[in-house]
Amino acid sequence: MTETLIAVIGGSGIYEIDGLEGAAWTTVETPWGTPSDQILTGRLEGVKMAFLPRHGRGHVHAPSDVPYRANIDALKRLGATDVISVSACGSFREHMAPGDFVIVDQFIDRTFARAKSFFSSGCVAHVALAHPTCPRLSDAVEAAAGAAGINTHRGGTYLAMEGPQFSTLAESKMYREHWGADVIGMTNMPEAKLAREAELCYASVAMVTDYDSWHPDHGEVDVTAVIATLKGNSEKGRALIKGLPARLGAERAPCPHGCDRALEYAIMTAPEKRDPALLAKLDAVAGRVL
Ligand SMILES: CSC[C@H]1O[C@H](OP(=O)(O)O)[C@H](O)[C@@H]1O
Ligand SMILES: Nc1ncnc2[nH]cnc12
Repeated sequence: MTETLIAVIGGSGIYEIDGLEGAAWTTVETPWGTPSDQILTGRLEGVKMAFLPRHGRGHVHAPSDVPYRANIDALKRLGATDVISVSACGSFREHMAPGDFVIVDQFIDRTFARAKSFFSSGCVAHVALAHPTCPRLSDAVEAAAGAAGINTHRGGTYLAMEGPQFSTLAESKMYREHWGADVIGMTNMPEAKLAREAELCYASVAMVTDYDSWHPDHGEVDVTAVIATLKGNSEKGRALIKGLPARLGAERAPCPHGCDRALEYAIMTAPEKRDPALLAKLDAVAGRVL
């Protein structure tokens, strides 16, 4: 058994969480640079927790510039076992309405201006990503959301766009009608890929703030409307987070879906050909197998 540490990455409009016992903002440096902000650590019902605001307090990092690798490395370095991403998103489905939460289970990665892997020449690795989120962690999130009375949809495909501009009408219709995406945002990729490489269980809660631009009865998306909906949702998000420790417990068995062993057979580069400088940077992420 391993001690559980539940890490929450808060998205737009969520820059801190309350109620942690022994709460302290902690500075964590990583070989991949400085994370988005300090990390709030503490305990909820005796279970270790960490909270990282993805855009930093005061929303200083644009989606393309979020230090995704530093964030995931820092959480791993702190001992995180589980990462719950909380994000704002637009909806492509009438029944996924503003105010609803979608527990995402698939992604389409349309981002192109971000570093997407901890691995590269000198230590090449290919992890499986067919199922990019952890069903066990998503079960806990679904149960906590249900207990908090949140209108929740289990499963959905999140299209990650580069941004920072919102989509054109043609893009919005293409993603919805031809690509089968359910929601859209700018941050869950490469975050989910990096969490898998770091052998962390990852679940994503996308809070619907708007209908993007496809819906004939709704105007095009703008940030004021997004923030207004998010403010209404923040209580619900907090209630969901408070329900997680009881459902995940202070100790965890190995992940039945193998998230915590994702690197077991992933590294291709022969031991004698590996780059020592890159291996040093991979100490937290891949130390278990190196
Ligand atoms: C404020 S609207 C656009 C912005 O909000 C979302 O951020 P996050 O995923 O961190 O909640 C979206 O991805 C964009 O970055
Ligand atoms: N419509 C939208 N597109 C991209 N990111 C979003 N975040 C919130 N709403 C969004």
